[in-house]
Amino acid sequence: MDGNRRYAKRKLLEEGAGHNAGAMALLNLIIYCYELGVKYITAYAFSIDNFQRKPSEVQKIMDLLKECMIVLAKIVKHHPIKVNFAGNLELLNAELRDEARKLMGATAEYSKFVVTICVCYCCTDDIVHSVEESCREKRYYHSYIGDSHDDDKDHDGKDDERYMIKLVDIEKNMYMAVTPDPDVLIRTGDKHRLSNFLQWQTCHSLLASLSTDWPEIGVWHLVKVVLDFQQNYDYFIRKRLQRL
Ligand SMILES: CC(C)=CCC/C(C)=C/CC/C(C)=C/COP(=O)(O)OP(=O)(O)O
Repeated sequence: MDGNRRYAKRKLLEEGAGHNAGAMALLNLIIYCYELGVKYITAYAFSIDNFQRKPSEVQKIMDLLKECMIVLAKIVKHHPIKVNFAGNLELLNAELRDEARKLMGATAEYSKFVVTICVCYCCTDDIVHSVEESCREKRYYHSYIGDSHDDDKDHDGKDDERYMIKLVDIEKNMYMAVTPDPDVLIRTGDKHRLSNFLQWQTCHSLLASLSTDWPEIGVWHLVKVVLDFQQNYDYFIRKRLQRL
């Protein structure tokens, strides 16, 4: 969601007004996606690197996150929307973390439309977290079966499968396991890089870079990207099926 500050500067507004407009744009886009029948939407709201921004700006984005949670909590009372917050939630303050968990708990049973908001997220951090979790699981498994694990070879001298970390382990333990890999990744603000967002999950996704600043994204930008995706539908579906 790039271009909030540039939008504010262009409109001669203070910086925070750009983030306000960005939050409104996100809520509107969620509604467009719901109406259009998109099943999953994932937004990069706050990266771990964003903690390096000035404290007043970080506070502003955290305040907006809280407001978005309040709005979403009202919306989910009338619409079956599952809301996930993906990332290292331990880095959030306790109040926001509790609110995030409450909203996730309250919507956990829904599946028709899934909104995932990435906060305190970086893909490299997710990979490290997932590998650590996978190692923990394997260690737990080996102590659970009472195996001394003195050597992790089986009787034939091959590596014991039970202790090996596989692709499925890593993918299962990622924060992003809450939602499927995206068909399309949209970046606004005329930037053409991923900036540590979903690089594991986007190897077969359509990457769309829009020159529009995030607060000005509208339903027609979304429709155009969906049409581009549909032109290459066979490729994406073939790749998706190969991964199943
Ligand atoms: C759910 C939630 C917290 C929504 C809040 C609003 C929102 C869209 C926040 C994203 C924050 C962010 C780092 C935007 C990038 O634009 P930028 O600030 O890097 O702008 P620039 O590219 O013009 O510098």
